[in-house]
Amino acid sequence: MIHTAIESLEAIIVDLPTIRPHKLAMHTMQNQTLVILRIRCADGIEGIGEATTIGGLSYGNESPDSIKTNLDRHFAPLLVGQDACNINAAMQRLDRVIKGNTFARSAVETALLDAQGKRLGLPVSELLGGRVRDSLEVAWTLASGDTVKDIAEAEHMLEIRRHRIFKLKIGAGEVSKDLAHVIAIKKALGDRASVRVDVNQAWDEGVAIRACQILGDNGIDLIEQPISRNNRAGQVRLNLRSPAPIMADESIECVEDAFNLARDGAAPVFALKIAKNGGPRAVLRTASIAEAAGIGLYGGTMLEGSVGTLASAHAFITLNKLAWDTELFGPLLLTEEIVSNPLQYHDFQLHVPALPGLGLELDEERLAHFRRK
Ligand SMILES: O=C(O)C[C@H]1C=CC(=O)O1
Ligand SMILES: [Mn+2]
Repeated sequence: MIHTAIESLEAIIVDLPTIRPHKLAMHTMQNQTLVILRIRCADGIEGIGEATTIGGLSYGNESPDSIKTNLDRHFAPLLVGQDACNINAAMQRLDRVIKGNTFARSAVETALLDAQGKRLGLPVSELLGGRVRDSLEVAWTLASGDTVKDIAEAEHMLEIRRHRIFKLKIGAGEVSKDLAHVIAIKKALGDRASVRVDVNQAWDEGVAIRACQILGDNGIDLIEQPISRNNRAGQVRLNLRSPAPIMADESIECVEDAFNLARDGAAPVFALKIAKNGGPRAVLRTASIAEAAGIGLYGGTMLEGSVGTLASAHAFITLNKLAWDTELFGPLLLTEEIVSNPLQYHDFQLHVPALPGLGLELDEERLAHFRRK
């Protein structure tokens, strides 16, 4: 029985400027490219989703262009005419025909949840079983590439009470310079902040063994993805030696990766990302695996704009415990908005609206202005 059919999918590439260059081990972002998905339904309701990557194909297997092509050519024909109200049936139909493509899948799952929430008058968090909090603590990434600038940026964030957890992007430079950069920032901030690093797979195991020891000895709270996702045995060995906990990020490209990492004992903390699991419901499956294995949770981001950020937040506020908080600051890295009601950040937290669906409206004029022609 079809309640209301999916009528169309529209994938829109949007290019937005960033407040400053954002330097990661594998790429320096000068701007950000979002893929916004609109799913229109026969009852007149529209759901919005987002699939956003970092630096084209430099981070993972999908790019904005591949996501749009795959949504247009492969996802849309499978979904048009299907029941928009039955999200299980729609996602299982995709599972039968499409491998991988978790970013595109996440946009679809998000848009269907947004539409269903608007239809029923319920926030997405309530469709996911119910929120247990209304806000989430949010970390900020210091990635200007300059120690003095990073310290000034952190001081400003503490002062305006927006962030007190800082993640430093390292791995691009010489290891000794990177370590000196991190130690200088931790010294400047002291106990006023939690300082963590993200190496984005840049080190080999030998380097990582030494560097993790130094980071742990200097008060760094968490070390994210120090070595390649492909070196699983190395991750297990490193995990046994590092004095500071290791977080798996790139290692998780799907829910099954999360299971295998948990089974192997490869990391005591998982970064949860809707895009890398296939949506807000899919990421909760990874969270369940972690919870069953005693692994700590962190609410991660692919530096999405407001749509993807809020979709992540609706999933994360349903969790019992986020021991390492979140990094849902994506919209704050952008100088422009494409929604008419920007996200609310204050007192170190992102506040999640209790409005139907995601609780966002697209600003049509701004979307028209920033969409790729
Ligand atoms: O975690 C990543 O690797 C990607 C992203 C998240 C925060 C940030 O600054 O970059
Ligand atoms: Mn990361």
